[in-house]
Amino acid sequence: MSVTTETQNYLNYINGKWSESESSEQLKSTSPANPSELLGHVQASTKQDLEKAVEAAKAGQKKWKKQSGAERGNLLFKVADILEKNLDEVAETMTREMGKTLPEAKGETARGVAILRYYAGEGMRKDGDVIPSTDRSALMFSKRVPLGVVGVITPWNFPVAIPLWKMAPALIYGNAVILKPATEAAVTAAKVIECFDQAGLPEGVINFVTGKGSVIGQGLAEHKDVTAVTFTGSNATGNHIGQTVAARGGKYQLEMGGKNPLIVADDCDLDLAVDAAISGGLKSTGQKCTCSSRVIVQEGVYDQFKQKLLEKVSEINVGDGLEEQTWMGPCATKEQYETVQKYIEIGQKEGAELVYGGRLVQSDSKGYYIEPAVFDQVTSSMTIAQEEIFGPVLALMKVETIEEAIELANDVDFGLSASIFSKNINHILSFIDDIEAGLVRINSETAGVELQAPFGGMKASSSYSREQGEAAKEFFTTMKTVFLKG
Ligand SMILES: NC(=O)C1=CN([C@@H]2O[C@H](COP(=O)(O)OP(=O)(O)OC[C@H]3O[C@@H](n4cnc5c(N)ncnc54)[C@H](OP(=O)(O)O)[C@@H]3O)[C@@H](O)[C@H]2O)C=CC1
Ligand SMILES: CCCCCC(=O)O
Repeated sequence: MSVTTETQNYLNYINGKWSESESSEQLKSTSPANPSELLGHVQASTKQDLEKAVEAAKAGQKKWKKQSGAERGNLLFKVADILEKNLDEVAETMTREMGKTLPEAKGETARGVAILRYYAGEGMRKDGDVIPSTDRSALMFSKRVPLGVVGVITPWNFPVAIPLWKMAPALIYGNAVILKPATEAAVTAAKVIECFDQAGLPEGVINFVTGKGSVIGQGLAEHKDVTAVTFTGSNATGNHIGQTVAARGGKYQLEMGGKNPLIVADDCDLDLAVDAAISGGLKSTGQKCTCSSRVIVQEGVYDQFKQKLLEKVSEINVGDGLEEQTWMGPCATKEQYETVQKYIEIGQKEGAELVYGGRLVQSDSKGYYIEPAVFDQVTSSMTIAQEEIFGPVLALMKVETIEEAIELANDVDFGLSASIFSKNINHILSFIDDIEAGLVRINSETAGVELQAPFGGMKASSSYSREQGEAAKEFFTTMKTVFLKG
């Protein structure tokens, strides 16, 4: 594997072979830090290319499901070793392609290695239960079985971790996979697929088809032989995919946006809360579905918290993610860059006070750089308090009581992650019970998903299924109940 910035033509991976699209057309992937830098071209695939991938996956899955979990797991261990060996190169590709700082990209790639090893081990764990029948001469047991072909549609913000936390469980439980990555992170995804190719998975078990979401993503959602589709991305796209898959009786899982609250109680360690607001809200340029975007502070410590926050935010260095001194990279795409600017304008128009940043950071490379923005005097009815911005924008909101804080925290359509900073056990227990979020974090930032624990949201953030950890089994398998008499 060699990461170069020369113009490379990255191919699809179908039935164990790298191949060009029938369209002979490509989509280009460029660097958000330097939009004139071409990372490479990926295939602008057609429905015909996708059809080939589905046929290959169906044939491959028939053999793959007959292998033992241990045999499948041994291959995933090999993929993990190869990815680990190529970690620096994959991480550098990620930083160049979507802007995440190199330390974050290395951390994410290492997380991908750990995900592969976690699910490789799943191949040796039980896949059912013996249940006593009322007929004493019978044996009754449940047995988990694969779904068949699984479509995987992923976004650009975690171009290694998200595809792997979907593909690894799909594969270990005996499914075949077709990955359609976000175009803006497709070169990074190709580097991950290269690791599967080098590990020698059987033909057709893993397939990689790049192309427009409206063509290839849509094609996966529509295809009757794609038993299940797992998606992470925007609500608009996710809900469209869910409706499309449901209409044909398929299985789907959607992980979508968030508007995650961080509650700061007047009894907490303010410095820790400030660090969490900055790390949880602004790392990855605010482009995590688990990022904090609303900071809800009890009035007794509001001014002190704001002052500490502004002092720390003003120290943030915005720049190229490859440079060591950079803390926050560019927005991942031109569209995202423009979206963030739009929301900053809306926030000011609606009466919120921009107390720090939000200005474009000029660079010779014309990168999509923007200062972190902090708004004060934000009320819950404002657009920037309700809609996911997916950028480095923090909205400060003031409350009197913790009860009011929790009510405000729940006053959005989303319900992904939520944090409270407090030492008061009653505040903590009320928060755990009453917050509407799939991830509930105490004295810790809203971001920071651990691979061995269930991950997913409530309300508009999710289709209510859970990913990661043992929870992934629920989506990527179905169940047989066997009744056996001699
Ligand atoms: N919850 C999360 O983790 C994430 C949330 N987001 C949200 O999504 C917004 C836009 O980011 P983006 O990556 O463009 O998210 P999208 O939802 O637009 O894209 C996510 C994936 O879906 C594909 N896709 C797009 N249109 C369709 C379709 N009609 N049918 C099937 N698949 C489709 C995309 O392909 P392609 O890219 O080729 O169009 C991509 O692979 C962000 O501003 C943020 O709000 C984004 C990323 C992650
Ligand atoms: C798609 C969301 C990824 C969340 C990663 C994290 O919070 O660690």
